[in-house]
Amino acid sequence: MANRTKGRTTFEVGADGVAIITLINPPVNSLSFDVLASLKESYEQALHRDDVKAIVLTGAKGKFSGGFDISGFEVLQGGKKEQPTPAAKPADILTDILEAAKKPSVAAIDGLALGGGLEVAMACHARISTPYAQLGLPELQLGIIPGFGGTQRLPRLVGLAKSLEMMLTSKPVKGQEALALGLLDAVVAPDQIEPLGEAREIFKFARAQARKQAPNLKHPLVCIDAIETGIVSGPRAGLLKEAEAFRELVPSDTCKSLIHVFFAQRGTTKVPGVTDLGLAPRQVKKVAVLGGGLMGSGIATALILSNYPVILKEVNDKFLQAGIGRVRANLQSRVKKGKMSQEKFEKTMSLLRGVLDYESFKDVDMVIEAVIENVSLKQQIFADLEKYCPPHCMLASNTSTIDLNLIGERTKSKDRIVGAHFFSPAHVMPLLEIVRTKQTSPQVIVDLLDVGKKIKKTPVVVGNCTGFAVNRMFFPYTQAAILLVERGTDLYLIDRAITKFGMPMGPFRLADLVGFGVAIATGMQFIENFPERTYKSMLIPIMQEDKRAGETTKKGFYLYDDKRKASPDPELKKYIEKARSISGVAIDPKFTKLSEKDIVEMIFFPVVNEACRVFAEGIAVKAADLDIASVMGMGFPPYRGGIMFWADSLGSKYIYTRLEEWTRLYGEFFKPCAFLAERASKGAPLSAPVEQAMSRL
Ligand SMILES: C[C@H](O)CC(=O)SCCNC(=O)CCNC(=O)[C@H](O)C(C)(C)COP(=O)(O)OP(=O)(O)OC[C@H]1O[C@@H](n2cnc3c(N)ncnc32)[C@H](O)[C@@H]1OP(=O)(O)O
Repeated sequence: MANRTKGRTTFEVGADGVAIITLINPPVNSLSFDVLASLKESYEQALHRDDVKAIVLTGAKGKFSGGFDISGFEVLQGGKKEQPTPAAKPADILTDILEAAKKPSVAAIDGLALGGGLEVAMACHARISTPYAQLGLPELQLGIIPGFGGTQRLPRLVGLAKSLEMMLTSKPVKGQEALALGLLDAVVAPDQIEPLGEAREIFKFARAQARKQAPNLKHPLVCIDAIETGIVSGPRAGLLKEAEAFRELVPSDTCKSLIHVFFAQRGTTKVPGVTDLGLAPRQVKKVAVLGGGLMGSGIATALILSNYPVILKEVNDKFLQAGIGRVRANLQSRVKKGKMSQEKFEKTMSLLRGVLDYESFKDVDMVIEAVIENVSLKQQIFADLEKYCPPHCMLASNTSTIDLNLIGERTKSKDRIVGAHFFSPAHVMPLLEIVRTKQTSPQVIVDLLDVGKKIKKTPVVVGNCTGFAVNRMFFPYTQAAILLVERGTDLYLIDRAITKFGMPMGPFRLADLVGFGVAIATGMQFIENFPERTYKSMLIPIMQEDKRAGETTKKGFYLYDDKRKASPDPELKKYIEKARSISGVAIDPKFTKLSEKDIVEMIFFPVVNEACRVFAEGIAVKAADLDIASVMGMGFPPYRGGIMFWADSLGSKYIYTRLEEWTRLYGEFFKPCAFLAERASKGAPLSAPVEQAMSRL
């Protein structure tokens, strides 16, 4: 809310009669209500003054504008629907003052023109931009549609198909491409848009795509409707339709959730007691990665993609060549998809150097260890690292389960030992769990946060425990699904219900993808550490014994063809029956008739319960970090705001009551934790801050 009364424009007139209006609202010159009001005033002044012949609109400090001030949405969301909201006015300012101006105006764009920023530029009579400026309408990512005329002006500038693509994917274009598209040229007359018959086909296709890609979301379809109205009934009707739809979407749950995710994502890099100490990140010039397996090669790929020179160390030449081969394959897949030129490929690969010893570790600034999960091996490695690396070097481990204190036991460098937990495939998955122990120095965390940002990951800082945040939340997810199956729920129905809820895949399809070997190994860690709340089933081990270990063996919970297409397997029944008899449970008719809502709740409430424990223990600093961890690490639908935000939308009391009931009926696996019980008894949200005293960090 701090930005609400912030920002302004400046107005200067040169001797040449050109008025320069500059948008100022750091850091991205977002369009707060104040900026918009000031823009109106400056424009009116320019139109009024005889000495002004033309207007140039630009943004301060090399950025045109990042769009409407997102923190201002809260005002609109709180406002009553019948009242004219301030958002209706800016759209009118753009149409009635900027676009209708009798004096020529040019938007001079540098850096970025996104959302409302680009919409303001499109209301000017012409646009010029630097080649690398980013121009786009990413509003759909926030659960809304462009609301300042974007649905009307963009199709007229770049054509229907491209404008639909830009809006529906939220992807910006760079200056060069924008020029080729006509976005940076004079406005194309409406009659140059596709003929109506052709347009209808394009709309039909766009609607089908939107329904397929985001079946739970309404606003992409609403966006297409607004564009269509403008094409069919003219720009005025289109603008009215857009304004009406925009007003309706702003207070929606989807918009609230996505705005929460926007700020939560930026909030992960604000860690009390760490990032508020005024520490500047030290420069990391060279990184070493230990282990060229799946994780190590993925991490090395992510690093060289962001221009970090990397030394990849393996134990013998065969493994080293295999590791380098994996990195090469990761990059080659980009070349094949047309996302990387051959020249860039060669240049990127040249940043990687394979080694078999620690000789070249004397000038590395950071090491990431990614060898197999073996405690004594890791202890030896960290003892060696202490010997060979310079004293300032960060020593990170990619372990997903082992206690970092144990890993560093044989060193005197505990203050620079940190966890850098990537998710597979490491060069693709957006999350990075930064794991700190009580000894990890704030400087090391600040450094790793900076590297994380540079390699385009969203870092979440968590405390040291088995499974950290993401794997702890995943643990009850799979277990609950197995519990349901043993009691009679159809396995494929579970995957369907969970996918419909918005997860990229259901728990069984995911187990197949990850592989049963990994599932069993992590499962063992949890049984050891949290026996009281583990649902012990033999289903996965029995299947693995029978050489069904997931997608790599072409058989798991599904059967896979050569194109990786999954199909149900009737044979599964026999494994389920066997597991059921080992667990000593019988089919419960209630479980064969569970509604999709019940399935979702029985699987996700245990996840919420575990998230509450992670939060209460201080493993996560804020509930919003768990929202981001669930969205980026588990694939939880962002339009539901993340696990804790979603839980709060249902209410702590409701979740507690259901978990209590299931505990009575089906056992300790569902038992609500003390934190959840306390919040429920007070009717308090789960995401409210935990008392400092309770935090372990
Ligand atoms: C009516 C209209 O159609 C509706 C709209 O315009 S909706 C808004 C559309 N615009 C957007 O969605 C753009 C959102 N912003 C972004 O994608 C990115 O911030 C960016 C590409 C502009 C810059 O990225 P980057 O340089 O990595 O910086 P980033 O950390 O994301 O942002 C810097 C700061 O600006 C803030 N910020 C960015 N865009 C903002 C916006 N539109 N409103 C308010 N704050 C914004 C961020 O919250 C962050 O604040 P913090 O430093 O306090 O955490």
